[in-house]
Order: sequence, then C-alpha cells, then structure tokens
Amino acid sequence: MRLSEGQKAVMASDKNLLVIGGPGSGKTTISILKASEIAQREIAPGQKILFLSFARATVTRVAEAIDAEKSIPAEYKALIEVETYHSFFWKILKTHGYLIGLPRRLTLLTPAGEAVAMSEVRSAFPIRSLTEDQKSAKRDAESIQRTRLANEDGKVCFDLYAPYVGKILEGSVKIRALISTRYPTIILDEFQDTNAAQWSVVKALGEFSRLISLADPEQRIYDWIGADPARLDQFKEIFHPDVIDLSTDNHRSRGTDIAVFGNDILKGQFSQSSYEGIDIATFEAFPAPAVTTLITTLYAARSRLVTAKVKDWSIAVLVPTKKLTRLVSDALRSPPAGLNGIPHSAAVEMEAPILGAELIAHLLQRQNQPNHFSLFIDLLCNYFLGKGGGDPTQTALKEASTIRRSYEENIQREAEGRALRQRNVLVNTISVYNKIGTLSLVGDPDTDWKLVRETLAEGACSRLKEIANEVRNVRLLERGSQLRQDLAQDWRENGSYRNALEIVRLAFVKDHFSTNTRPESGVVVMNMHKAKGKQFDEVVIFEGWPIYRKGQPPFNGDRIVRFNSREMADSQSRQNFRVSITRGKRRTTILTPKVDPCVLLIP
Ligand SMILES: Nc1ncnc2c1ncn2[C@@H]1O[C@H](COP(=O)(O)OP(=O)(O)OP(=O)(O)O)[C@@H](O)[C@H]1O
Repeated sequence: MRLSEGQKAVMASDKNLLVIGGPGSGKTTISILKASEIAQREIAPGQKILFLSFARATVTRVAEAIDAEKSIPAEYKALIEVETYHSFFWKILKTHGYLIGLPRRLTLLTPAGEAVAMSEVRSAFPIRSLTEDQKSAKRDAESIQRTRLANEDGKVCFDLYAPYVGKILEGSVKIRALISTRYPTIILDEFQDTNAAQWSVVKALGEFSRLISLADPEQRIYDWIGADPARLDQFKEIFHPDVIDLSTDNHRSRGTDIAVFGNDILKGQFSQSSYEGIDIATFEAFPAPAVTTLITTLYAARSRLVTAKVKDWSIAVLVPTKKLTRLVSDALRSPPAGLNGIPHSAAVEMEAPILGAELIAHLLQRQNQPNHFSLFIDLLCNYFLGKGGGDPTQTALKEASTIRRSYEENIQREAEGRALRQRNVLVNTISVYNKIGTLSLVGDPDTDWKLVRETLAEGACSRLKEIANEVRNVRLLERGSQLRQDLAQDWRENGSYRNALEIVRLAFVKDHFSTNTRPESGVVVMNMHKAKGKQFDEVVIFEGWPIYRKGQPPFNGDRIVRFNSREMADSQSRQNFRVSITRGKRRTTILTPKVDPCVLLIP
C-alpha cells in the first residue's frame, strides 16, 4: 500500500493526533499502521494500544483490517486491542464501580432486559404526542428507574456506562494513571459522534495517554443523542494535537464518482450530470412493484459481482427506518409472485427475538421443574413488555397485563376448586404449552430448538405464533456456535436441558460483547444509521413511498428525508444520506418513488 502524503504525516507525528478525512480517506487504515508502529517502538511489557469504537461492526472491520495488513508482524498485531466503548466501560465498572457507591456484584442489563425493566415506568405515559412537560417527566422517571436498578439491584444499563465511568475516572487519579499505564496510546474512532459523557471519559484518559482521534465532521449523524459540532474544537483546545487532513483522498471507491456524489449531496449542488458508480432509478409507488424493482436490482448487482469474481462479495440494502428493514426482509424471504427469494441477513431490532428465544429456551426445559409454568408466564409477559424496546406500544403492554391478570385469575379459581373459565384468554396458550410437554426431545440442540419453535408456529395461540416467527431472526444457534455446544453439554450432563434458559441468557450477553463476529457478506438489510463505519461491494438505498388514503393527504413515511419535505432536508439528513452512499466500493444504487423522488436528489 502506498501511503498518501497525509497518511505519511500521521506516521511521522509523535504527539496527540486529530486525523480528519472524508469517507474512505483511509483514517482507520492509517491509525492501525500507526498503532503497529507505536507497538514496535514504544511499548513496554504488559502494555497495549487501545482502539475504541462505537459499534461492533466497526470493531470487526478494524480487526479484519489488522489481519489483512501483511506488513505488520503478528506479535505487534496482538498488541492492538480493539474494543467498543461499551465493553471497555463495562470492564472499568465491574472492577471499580464500588468506588462510586455501586454494589460489588454488578450484572449488565442488555437492551432487551432494560426494555422489560423500564416498561412499567414507561407505561405510565402516553405513547404518542407527548407534551413537552410529559416528555420531561418521562425522562426523569426513566432516569430514576435506571439509577435505582443500578444502585439497588446492581443492574447497569448502557446509558449509564459513560456517566459512571466518567465519575470513577474524575474521582481517582490513581485509576486514571492505572489505565494509562496499561494503554499509553488510545485511538478514538468516529470521534465526531462522541457525546458529552463519553467526552468526559476521553478527557480523563487523555491526561496521561496519547490520544489519536479519527473524525469526519460531516459524518456526524448522532446529534439526536448528544454528538456536538463543537467537539473537534474542544479536542484541539485541550490536547493541542497535530491536525492532519486526509479529506481529498478516496481509497474506498477509487475509479468511481461515489465520493464526489456524496459530497455533492452534502452541498445540495450537483457538479456533474452523471456519476460513475451511481445509479438512480425510480419505482411505482405500490408495494408489489416497489419490491419487485428492489429485487431485480439485487439480482443484477449479485450477477455483476459474481461475473467479476469478487470474493466474499457483499451487498447492503440500506433503508431509512426499522419498519422498512422488516418489510424488505420479509419481501426478500417471500417475494411477489414469480420472483425467487433472496437469501440475506437483516439487522432487525433484537429485543423481540431475544425475549422470544428466552421463552423457547425455557420450553426446552422439562415442565416438571419447579414453577415451570409460572416462569413461562413471566417470560411471555416479558416478551410483550420488552418487544418494542424503548418505545413499547400500548397494545403490547396491555397484552402483558391481560396475560398476567388471566393467569392470576386461573390460580385463584384453582385455589377455590373451581374450573377454569372456558373463555379465559390463556386457553390456547395453555394447550400449546401442554403440547410442548409431550414432545420427545433428542439432545441435539438444533433439532430440538426447531421442534419447539415449529410447535409454537403451528399451534392455536397467536401470541406464541408471533414469538416463533420473531425467533427466526436469532442466529446464535449456527453450526459450531458456543451456544449449541453449551446446550449439548447440558443435555449430556443432565439427560435433559436443565439450564437452557440460563445458558441462552448468558450467550446473549457474551454475544453482545464479542468482537469476533464474522465479516458481513452476501446480502444484508439494515437501517441507514447502522451502516456507519462499514463498507460493501455494492449498496442499494431503498426508501418508502407515499401512501394515498381517500380524503387524506398522501402519507409519506419511511423516507430518507422525513416526509420527504424540503423543510426537513437539513444538514443531518444530508450527512446521513452521504454516509449511506459512500459505503459502496463499486456501485451505489438509489431507488426512489417515481411520483415523489427523494428531495435530496432534486437540484
Ligand atoms: N493509502 C492507501 N492505499 C490504498 N488503499 C487504501 C489506502 N488507505 C486506505 N485504503 C483502503 O481504502 C478503504 C477505506 O479506508 P478506511 O476504512 O481506512 O477509510 P476511513 O477514512 O476510515 O473511512 P470511513 O470514514 O468512511 O469509515 C479500505 O478498504 C482501505 O484498505
């Protein structure tokens, strides 16, 4: 690899660094080369270089990049530790949390667990159209609940990691020094998106460690959760770094105009009449034709990559909302008549699949275990309380309380020796539960899991059917996975799955922090925000379309710009769109409705 002038300047600096550059300008790459150079020259036994990133996906990509960098000897590669902020913070909390009054034993609250734990507080507020007062009261109530969970139960949710770690570091120069002794150089990826709490931590770490920040001010897409345009200046003011700008370089999609087009979207002015590597196509604004256009676009992309013999090719379908992620994933699985389905993975929200998987795990356990049925009801309620994540719907919360009430009524009637009510809402649920009790499991986790899932899917209970469907999105049980091995071992030791629920819960926690997820290949569907820091051979951006209802103005949901309105076409939406466009290495295709094309595409 021939380094650019800017990259050479990075290698030459021995101060704090602020490396600025557009998409694909080589920030991540040069930071790794820099890290290995530091590892070769400056590092003492026991020390490592820490690379901190927001998302696991980036961690995977960086780990791959390190691996691919043939010029770095293996022993130095091992000295670069790549972690997410979450996993790094969690380690500090576990060992030093007691210093700020947290219980000695801490457990982490995953987003699914948090959704369940917060649902009661959230259910006290309306779901939509909150007044400003209600919004602030809701935030306060959530914050009190989070603090209570942490301080009393030792269950810490992600939002508290950065503030608590900040508090620990600010309160103890000893710990600051300890961490810096271990990590004398710390690389901060996507620095433009650091929020206030993370910035406090960075300031504390920078007291004794050398900091290398990588940033693209125009890839700042997290303003809504606290990223601040002033952050880069604050960094310069405190750390007086060498500032190196790689901005004109583009290594990712060299030979195309993808980066140029991304920049033009940012400016709102098109400098060319066509762009190499950018296709814009329209579709008819109805579900079947829209999805058909998407699928045929994907066939074409796939055959281009296969013909070009690209190894481990990847195509990303990027969409503006979670809802559209689902819709697209379902459509690729069962496309309109005549089309072949497209194997893919989808980055759907994981709360529902995880809570559903917990329920299946519990159903793998023998029903003669103590409290088996009551725990089944708890898990079923948890599913409805937590499936909406941070935005539970009133329907789901009501469902949970209906289940709970019916269950209690049943217990009451049983205690009084009365028969269960014929029309009790749990009748079908109980019949499927009983059916599961009659299944013969064989000890092969994959077979048994599928058997339980299919029994739920085919049974008469619509709630359990829904769960069976959700759980399809869980990929922990893949061949050779740790979870499969652990379940198999449980069976070998006990002749049944005695601890399946616990094993599955642990697997999700581990999975959340694991950094050795495989690189994404094949077709993947995800929300545009999730694509940050990633790259794919081809990208297809697909948005929603106006929906017409009699007597109402067209409803324009799921658009790249909210409601596709010119007023909403602000710098955040431009930056977000540019990040998505520039994920493509060879080609980016944009699919937009013919009747009302994306406003950002109109000069
Ligand atoms: N000097 C170089 N010569 C050739 N290829 C390079 C060079 N520097 C980086 N690359 C390649 O270009 C691609 C993009 O680089 P990299 O991921 O480091 O960019 P980035 O600035 O971190 O991008 P983004 O901000 O969009 O995440 C990678 O595939 C990398 O291997």
